[in-house]
Amino acid sequence: MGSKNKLKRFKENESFNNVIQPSREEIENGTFELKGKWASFFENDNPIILELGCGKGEYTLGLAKLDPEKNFIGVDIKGARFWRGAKTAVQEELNNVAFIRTQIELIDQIFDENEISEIWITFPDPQIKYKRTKHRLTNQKFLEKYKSILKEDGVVNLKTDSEFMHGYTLGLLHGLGLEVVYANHDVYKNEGSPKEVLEIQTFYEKQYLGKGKPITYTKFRVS
Ligand SMILES: C[S@@+](CC[C@H](N)C(=O)[O-])C[C@H]1O[C@@H](n2cnc3c(N)ncnc32)[C@H](O)[C@@H]1O
Repeated sequence: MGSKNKLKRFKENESFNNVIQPSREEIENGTFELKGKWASFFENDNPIILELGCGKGEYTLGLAKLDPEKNFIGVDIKGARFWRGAKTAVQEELNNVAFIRTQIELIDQIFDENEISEIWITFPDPQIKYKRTKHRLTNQKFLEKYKSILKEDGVVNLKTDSEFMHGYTLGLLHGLGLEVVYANHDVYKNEGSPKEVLEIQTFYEKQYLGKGKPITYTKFRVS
């Protein structure tokens, strides 16, 4: 995408009331106003579900349509990508959708303890090289961050084409004694995945399916 197009999207994001772009300063000084107060943003007490690394926001939108009684927030550092989801949510008047531009590493500064009911991680970069382990979204440090914002009975959903990421996550959960609620290493071949797994496909998922790659899904707890 050209830089002119990106700038146009950044500008439009600023005009959307479903897009929140906290400054690094606000986060570092602990002055980000919505932490602990997301219910006031949505004007209801409905459960809040996050999609981490949401890209264009297909899961955020798809889940929000399936479940209007819950609120959904897509998190990504790339505003020009989630612009797509934010614009569609505005056009379709989906009031249970928001997008936040931030690094996933900072989510414990953005959401309070027990504020989140569920997390979706959709087609994350598996960060296979050893040196990249710290960026892998299911490493132990990230799992601890998720635990710090999730409700006691909260779950994490991981959907990925990466057999490496699927196996790594299952191995880590086993080692940490954390519960795997459900796991499927080829969701379109082996029956049993819920409809939100089978019916919503992201931009990256469509590319991987086009190459004939199996899609995996894991649902687990972090406490
Ligand atoms: C491979 S893409 C997948 C996008 C989308 N979920 C999909 O399936 O089409 C990974 C996304 O995660 C975002 N991302 C990766 N690491 C991140 C981080 N630490 N903080 C915020 N966003 C991150 C990237 O900007 C990118 O949009």
